[in-house]
Amino acid sequence: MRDMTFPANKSAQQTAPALRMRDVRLSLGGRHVLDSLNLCIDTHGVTALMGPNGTGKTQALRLMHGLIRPTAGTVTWNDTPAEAKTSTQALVFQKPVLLRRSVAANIDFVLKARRGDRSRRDALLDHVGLLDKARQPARALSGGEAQRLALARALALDPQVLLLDEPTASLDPGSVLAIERIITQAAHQGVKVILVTHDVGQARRLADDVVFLHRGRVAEHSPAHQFFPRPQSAVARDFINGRIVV
Ligand SMILES: Nc1ncnc2c1ncn2[C@@H]1O[C@H](COP(=O)(O)OP(=O)(O)OP(=O)(O)O)[C@@H](O)[C@H]1O
Repeated sequence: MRDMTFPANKSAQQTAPALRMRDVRLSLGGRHVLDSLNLCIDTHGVTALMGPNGTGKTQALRLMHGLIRPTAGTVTWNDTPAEAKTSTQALVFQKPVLLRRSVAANIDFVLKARRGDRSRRDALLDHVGLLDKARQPARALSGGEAQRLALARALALDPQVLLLDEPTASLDPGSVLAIERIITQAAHQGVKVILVTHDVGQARRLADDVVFLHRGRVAEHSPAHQFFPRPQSAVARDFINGRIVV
């Protein structure tokens, strides 16, 4: 796996936009999944979005990416509604859907759609350690390899913002570290990363700040260096200490 700079990544070289969620409510199936959610996320670094199962992290990511609209309230990136910003962002799902084509063709598809430089494909695959599998069917990749391909595909979009939903769930420690390295490098290149993770160790390793969601609201938003040693909310404290939070 080779380090890589993103010379074609012009948008990420600009300052990434800041996220504002104001008085957001999201109702699904007659239930308020998110309610009175207010959040400001800075333009730099890695933000970890944490919280117990079912607390609304995935739905919050979908709102941030403009895939869905809030029932009430606003979600904006530098005052532009999230649904108008999707071309400068990439979202990688927990179980990425890959095209029924080769590994290389999955990247080509994105580069072509973006009128990008196809020669970047090999550099991207090398960056995620998949160059030797370029001709293999993408759907035959292991879980960790599929996640790395999904990340390469997302980076091929030259995103200013990378939204990641549990990118290392159920991967072995080596695969986790490989993916964390890709995430760290993207952040160092100026890509804003918002990462949903249940892995406290991972959040400690990667995050600059932590948003802790509980029952559809922000229970706490703190710099990582404060959050882990001195969480302000009882729910975050219990979560970090491995106690069950519902
Ligand atoms: N289409 C839907 N209709 C009704 N409820 C839904 C729908 N989609 C999600 N929900 C509910 O919204 C809540 C939040 O779901 P979400 O997937 O955002 O949680 P999460 O914090 O990401 O959970 P996990 O950590 O388990 O992945 C859950 O209670 C879920 O059951």
